[in-house]
Amino acid sequence: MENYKVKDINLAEQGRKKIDWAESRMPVLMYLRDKYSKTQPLKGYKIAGCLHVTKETAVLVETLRAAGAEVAWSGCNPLSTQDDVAAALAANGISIYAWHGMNVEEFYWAIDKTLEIDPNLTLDDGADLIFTIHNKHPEKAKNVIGGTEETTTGVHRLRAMAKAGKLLYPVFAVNDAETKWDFDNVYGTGQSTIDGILRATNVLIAGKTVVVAGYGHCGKGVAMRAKGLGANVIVTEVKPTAALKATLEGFRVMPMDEAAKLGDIFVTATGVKDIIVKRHFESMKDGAIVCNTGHYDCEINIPDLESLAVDKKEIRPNNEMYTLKDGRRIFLLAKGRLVNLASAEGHPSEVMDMSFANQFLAMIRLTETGKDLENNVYLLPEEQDQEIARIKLETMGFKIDELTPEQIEYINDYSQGT
Ligand SMILES: Nc1nccc2c1ncn2C[C@@H](O)[C@@H](O)C(=O)O
Repeated sequence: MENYKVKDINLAEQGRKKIDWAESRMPVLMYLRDKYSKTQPLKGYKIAGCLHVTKETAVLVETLRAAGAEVAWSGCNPLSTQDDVAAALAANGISIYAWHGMNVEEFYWAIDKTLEIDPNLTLDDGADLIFTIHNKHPEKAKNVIGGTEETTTGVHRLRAMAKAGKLLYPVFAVNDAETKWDFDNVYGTGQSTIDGILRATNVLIAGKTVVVAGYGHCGKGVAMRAKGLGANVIVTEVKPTAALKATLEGFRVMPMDEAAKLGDIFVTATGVKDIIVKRHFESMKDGAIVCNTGHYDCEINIPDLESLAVDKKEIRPNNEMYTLKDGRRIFLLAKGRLVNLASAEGHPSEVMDMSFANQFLAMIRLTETGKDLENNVYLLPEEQDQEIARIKLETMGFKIDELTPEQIEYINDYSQGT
């Protein structure tokens, strides 16, 4: 009986090429793999992971294994698994249960399969694995030293659990590491969301009115890249400081009720449900394109869209044309799920390199200090960010200045004047 379930194991060779390509663009993780394959700090540890199965994730998985860990993996979104990458991991002996287009039952079956290794460590993107342990297999939590969480939405869920005293083991908020959120969320989401839109539509962005819902790190990146391609960007927000920042960047800011009438392309990046609902669809222009780049598919209210449509058909891969009663057409991308991973390949390897360096080092940190931590959500130390950024700069051939002893003394002796 194989210890994996993938779409087609014969895709392994094609997937391996993708992983080889990603390795060439992830120098930090490859440096860490070389360093820790010698010392094997994860030997004897069992990691269950639930994170989008992409070529970049494959580099992380094989780095964890190179450091000695036993690894079992599932995808964290039914539409984000790259089947050839999953096949390559399976062919390389990884216990992986993931394929593109899983239904909800299969999605949770896969998570349960990864838990059969009785993990000591968990690695999550969206907290579905941690939630499954807490809600369905609480007895397995006693073996778990700790876990990590990759994304904003997941960290929010876990902080709420910790606050309610429900967290059964400590978790590092990898998302909150500067070398994750200020690179992956901004530059990664900015580029990969546009990539997803282009692969599903091939429309001209220049001159289009692009409505970005949410001006957090992700929305900021999407707005920046849409502007760079010549779009007229409108931002919608609920947080005054975020909206103010958007106006200072030159973006128009208005409520979605007004933006719905103007937009050609809509991108939700809020982490909140019901951002685009029935009344918005009713006022949209014919041909409006709607997509989401948030972790869950709750931001666009698809039942509302379905209720208004008299016809629906897939007009391109990841692109469904909904025809409304008055003949207007609305195009929904990737069924409202995260368009960057479902319709493209997710963030580029270069930014995932640092996100996953944080994941990798967090796993090692948990083996060293996890048993001393309370059942809470923790930030990774600042020095880890600086070390990851230092290695990244070095691999990019950049050198930077260093403070002299006198400058350090000046900084530390705040009493000194000018
Ligand atoms: N190429 C990629 N591989 C794996 C995961 C990827 C990804 N691009 C985005 N995410 C999503 C998340 O890792 C993270 O960016 C988030 O969800 O916050």
